[in-house]
Order: sequence, then C-alpha cells, then structure tokens
Amino acid sequence: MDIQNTIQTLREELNQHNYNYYVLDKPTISDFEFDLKLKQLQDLEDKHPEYFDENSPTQRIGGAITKNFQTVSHEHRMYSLDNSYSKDELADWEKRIQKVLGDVPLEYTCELKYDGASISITYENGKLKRAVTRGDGFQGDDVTNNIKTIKSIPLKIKGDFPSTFDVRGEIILPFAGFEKMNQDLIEIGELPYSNPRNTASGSLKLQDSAEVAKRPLDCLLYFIIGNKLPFNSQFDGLETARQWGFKVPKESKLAHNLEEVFEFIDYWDIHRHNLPYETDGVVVKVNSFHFQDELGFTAKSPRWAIAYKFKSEQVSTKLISISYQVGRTGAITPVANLEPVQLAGTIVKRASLHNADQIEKLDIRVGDTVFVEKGGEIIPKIIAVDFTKRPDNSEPTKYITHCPECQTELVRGEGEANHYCPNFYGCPPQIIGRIQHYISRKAMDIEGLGGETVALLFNNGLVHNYADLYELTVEQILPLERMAQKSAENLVNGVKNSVSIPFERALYAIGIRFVGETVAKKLAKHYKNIDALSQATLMDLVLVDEIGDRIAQSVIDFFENQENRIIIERLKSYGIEFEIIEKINPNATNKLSGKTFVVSGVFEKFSRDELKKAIEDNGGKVGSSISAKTNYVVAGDNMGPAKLDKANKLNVSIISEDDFIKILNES
Ligand SMILES: NC(=O)c1ccc[n+]([C@@H]2O[C@H](COP(=O)([O-])OP(=O)(O)OC[C@H]3O[C@@H](n4cnc5c(N)ncnc54)[C@H](O)[C@@H]3O)[C@@H](O)[C@H]2O)c1
Ligand SMILES: [Zn+2]
Repeated sequence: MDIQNTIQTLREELNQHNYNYYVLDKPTISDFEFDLKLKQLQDLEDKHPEYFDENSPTQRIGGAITKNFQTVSHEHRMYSLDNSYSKDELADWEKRIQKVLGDVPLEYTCELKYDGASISITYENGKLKRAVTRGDGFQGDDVTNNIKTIKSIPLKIKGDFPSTFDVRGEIILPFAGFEKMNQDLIEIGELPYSNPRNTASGSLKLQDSAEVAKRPLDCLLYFIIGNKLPFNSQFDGLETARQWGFKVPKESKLAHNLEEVFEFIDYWDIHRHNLPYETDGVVVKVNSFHFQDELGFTAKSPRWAIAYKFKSEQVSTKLISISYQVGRTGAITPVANLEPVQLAGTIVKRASLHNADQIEKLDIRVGDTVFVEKGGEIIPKIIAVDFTKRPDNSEPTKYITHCPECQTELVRGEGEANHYCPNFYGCPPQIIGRIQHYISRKAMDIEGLGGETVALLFNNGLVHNYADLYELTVEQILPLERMAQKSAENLVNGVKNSVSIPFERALYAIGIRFVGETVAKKLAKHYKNIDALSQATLMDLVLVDEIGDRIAQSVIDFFENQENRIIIERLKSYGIEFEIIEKINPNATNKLSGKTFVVSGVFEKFSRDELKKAIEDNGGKVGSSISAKTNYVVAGDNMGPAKLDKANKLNVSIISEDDFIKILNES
C-alpha cells in the first residue's frame, strides 16, 4: 500500500474508533491500541507534510456533537491533551517549553488524570447557567439539566468571584456507585456495564434527567477559565475552586522541577489503585498563567500541559478452555479459563468473554496465548490474542448451540447480544437461580437459608420452585449434608416467617424479568395487589410511571404463563398476601388525647365503622355532630356545609383518612 493510502486508511479507522468511543460509548479497541494507531498516523503525517489535512484525527478532537441536545458554542475552546508514556517524553516536552520561554525556573502543577467525560460549566453572577459537553472542542451538547442533578456541583457559588467564568471538570462514576449499578442490573438479569468511564459518559447523554439523577455521578474540577480571575496560576486556581465550593481532589501537588513531577508519577502509579475512582494518568501543567499564555496551543491541545498515561496493567497467559455459564434468566455467558497469572495485585484465573460476537471478533481459540487487562481496574478482560504464539493445530472456536446444563437448543433474539436457554422451567441453573433470588436479602430475606442450601435442596429433589420451600419439613431436610436439627428447624421457621412481607418485596422476589426493586415498588404502588397487576394490559402498564414496553411485555408474559399462575396461587395459600395492606396500629393507645378533629373525605381503606372503632380504642369519643363535648366526628364524604361551617367556627381541624391513619400509626 502506498503512503497516501496507509494514511487514508488510518484516518478512516481512527474516525470510526472516535465515533465508537465518544458517541456510542462503546469502544472496540483498548486506549493503548488507539493511541498507538494515532501515533503511527502522526509520524506518517510528520514525515509527509504534503498529505496534511486539517480534518485528520491528529488535528481534531475526536468527540462529536449529538443531535439530541441543543448545540452550544464554547466561549473558550475546549482542548484535548497531548499524551506521553515515558519520562523521556516528558523531558522532551520540557525542552520544547524552554525553547520558547528560555531558561527560566518552571513550576508544574501535577494532577491526577480522572477518567470520565469532560464538562464545561458557565457561571453567571455566581449561579450555574449552563453546562456543555466537550463535543468537537468548538461546540458541544447543552446538558445543563443532567448536570444539575449532580450534587457535588454547586448551583450557587460561595465567596468572591468574577461576574462570569467557566469551570472545567470531569464527570466520573466512582467505583462503588458503578458496582452498585451493575449489581442492580445483574439482579434483574441484565448485562452489566463494561466500565465506569463509558457509563459516566453515556449517562450525560440520557434524555431523562430524572434517570441521570439516579446515577451516582460525581464531578472533579481541574480548571477555571475566564477574565478577571482573582489568581494567576493553575495551583491557586484549584485552591480557589475549592473555596467556591467545587470538589477538587486534594491529591494535586505543586512541583518545582521535573524530578518532583516524576516522584508524583511514581507514587500515583502504585497508589492510584486505592482511589475510589478511575484514573488513567497524571496531567502536568505549567503553573504560571503568564507562561501558559506565552506557550499557547497547537491545533488540538495546549503546549503548556501534557498527560502522562499510566500503562494499564497487562499480562499474557494461556487460554486453557472456554466454559459457558447459564444465568438465572437463561442468558449464556462464555468464560475464559486461564492459566493462573498475577495481575494488579490479584491472581487471575478467569475472564469474561461476554458473548459469541466477542469471541468471533477476538478470534480466540483454546491453546492461544492472550493478553489480559484489568478493564476499569475491576473485571479482568481479554484484550487480544498473541497470534505469533498460536499453535499450528489450533481450531476456530465453535460457539455452543445447546445449553450445557439441560441440552436445550439455544436461542438468540434479534438485536440481543447473548444466547439464551429457553428451557425456563427445566434448566437447573435457571431454577436454582430463581429460588436463590427469591430468598435473597432484598427479596424475601429468608433467615436460615442460603444460596448453597438452595442448590442442595434442588439437587436432592426437595424443591423445584420457590413455592416448594413452604412445604419443606424438618424430617425431609435433616438427612442433607451439613444439616443438624437446629439448622433444619431454623430453615423451616425462616421460610414460615417470611410470609408477612410487603407486596413490593414479594413482587420483586418472584423474579419477573426486568422487574428490579424500583420497578417492583412502582408496580406495587400503582396496582395495590397482584390480581390487578396480573390482569393489566400492555396499554395499562405502559401508562405507569417509568414502565416501558419491555418491562410491560415481560409482566404480561409472566402472568400469561400457567405455571407462574399456579405458583402464585400456592404462595397465597401459604399466607403471602401480595397486596398493599393498610393497617391501623392495634397497639396504639391514647394517640388521640389532646386533639380534636373531624375525619372527612372519601374513605378508601377502612369503613366508617372501622374508623370509629379505632378512635374509641384510642380513648377518643366519637360524636355525630360537632360539639364541644365530642372530640371526633367521622364524617365521610357527605359532610354537609353546615358541619364544615361549624368545624371552622369551633376551629376544629378536618383531616383525611390517610392523615388519620398516620396519626394512629405514628410511633
Ligand atoms: N479505545 C478507543 O477506541 C478510543 C477512541 C478514542 C479515544 N480514546 C481514548 O480517549 C483518549 C482521547 O483523548 P481525549 O482527547 O479525550 O483526551 P484525554 O482524555 O486523553 O485528555 C483530555 C481530557 O482529559 C481530561 N482530564 C482529566 N483529568 C484532567 C486534569 N486533571 N486536567 C486536565 N484535564 C483532565 C479532560 O476531560 C480532558 O478533556 C485517549 O486516552 C484515547 O486512548 C480511545
Ligand atoms: Zn438450559
């Protein structure tokens, strides 16, 4: 291929990767590989200036503007950063600076490079006015509403500030929040997000800011830009930002020479693993604004700053075999079994291969030597195959066609990433997984019963679904491994005691696909009992707050299934109520002393007589008309204007049924 063609191919390839990374938030190659290709292109362009193109990925910021938000021009352009991977490159950078500035003493701010999505936020008269993504550097998406949901971003500034300025920061998803989000997804049988950076970036692009508000995003600030700023160096700017109320990580340091910069890098290359969020390097900036102005910018990045990228830890090892796991929902996940190898402080033996497409893309085969990396420093993943080490007799991987557990032929729905085993009622890991979900802490929270025991019960033919749990007897389970009289009794009692559980928890427990904790709450509140829910049509369901087509269809499918209906009826017969039950606290005494009021409104939950009885049980006296002697009147919705009038005159408060029950149930 001639040079011009190579350059053209690289440009096209990099443009596609930029699109995958910035717009889709789904990169298909590692950053390291991306940076290598970019460098290769840069080198070719340097050698062949005749092929210069201002639209080349070397000259332009990779991000893009989406059509989903209003496009806004940046008052101050948003640049990228030049990258370096070695101390030599940093030394070269300093030389280039000294060429411009002469041999002056230089100070550098050293900051961590937070791995998320950049944001520019404009403040006017101390108030947050607008937040815009980096986009192509000139223009970005107005995501103000989404940004306002992030609690660490002040809506109003404290202290002395110029009338208008922009702040620049990184929107990140700390590890803890990221893992919680994934846990919630796994619980409802969904695939987890691949890493915090792409998830943070994807969150900013959501159309519904209520959805964004639920995500534990954070903003780490690294720059203030504007006219008449009350400081003249980067380091003082960070301190000021902190005083104005922004979150500025305290790890940043002022270095007085390159040696101190190297110390900072060496320290954080190790200790970054203890930070609660992801970092991918260190950003070194010339501290003085005066010098920054003199140095200026290239087409893409400031000359006064450079990123030093940490090498993401990679090792190579051998693929021993591929096994396939069947999840609770029947989703198949291929898992790579590796020759054990040390990586970032842990021994790695297995890595997820995600799905059939991933295997095909990597062209990974048993016996291959593979590169493993800790993606997002959490889950190890296979980056690539070392083809130079492929054994001659290796065979392409054939994805399984049948379930490894029950031999049912697998299916793959249109547009779905994973294969599924459709044998919902006969496939052991699906059955066990469903029962394990049913007993889990957030569901029925059954004391005395754990996930392993569930498998044991199933394997011994004692339970086939979660309703069977309620038929278990001590005599049946006593002969099982590691079971003693006491633990057997605890198990049976734990199951028995679980029946008095709020509707929303029971609804979550039965494991309808896509019905997680939050959705279960919404459905419970809306339908009040399972019969109403089971009769709901698709149209009814999608009208419920936050219920979309996919969830609605899944609810319909669940209740259309005869076996599910039988199980629910059985659960009811064991005492699970599957409805929201309002109770008047039977232990309330004298809750009403010293109060005088009329209970009025439409009585939805209790009859007039029940309410009267509750009043009397609480030491109150019920009257039929409002007078000084009787404190309470249960009037219902037919309280005539005369009574209302009288109540008003006597200054007696009129309260609803709900408020009345609340008073009785107050502890
Ligand atoms: N894998 C892929 O397909 C793919 C595609 C495109 C880009 N990428 C990766 O994305 C990056 C592209 O670079 P980029 O242009 O987004 O720049 P960058 O992320 O390397 O550096 C610039 C950004 O760093 C951020 N940053 C974090 N901490 C900072 C701090 N303390 N001070 C200043 N800025 C800070 C800012 O948001 C700034 O916009 C590279 O790492 C590249 O490998 C990967
Ligand atoms: Zn199966």
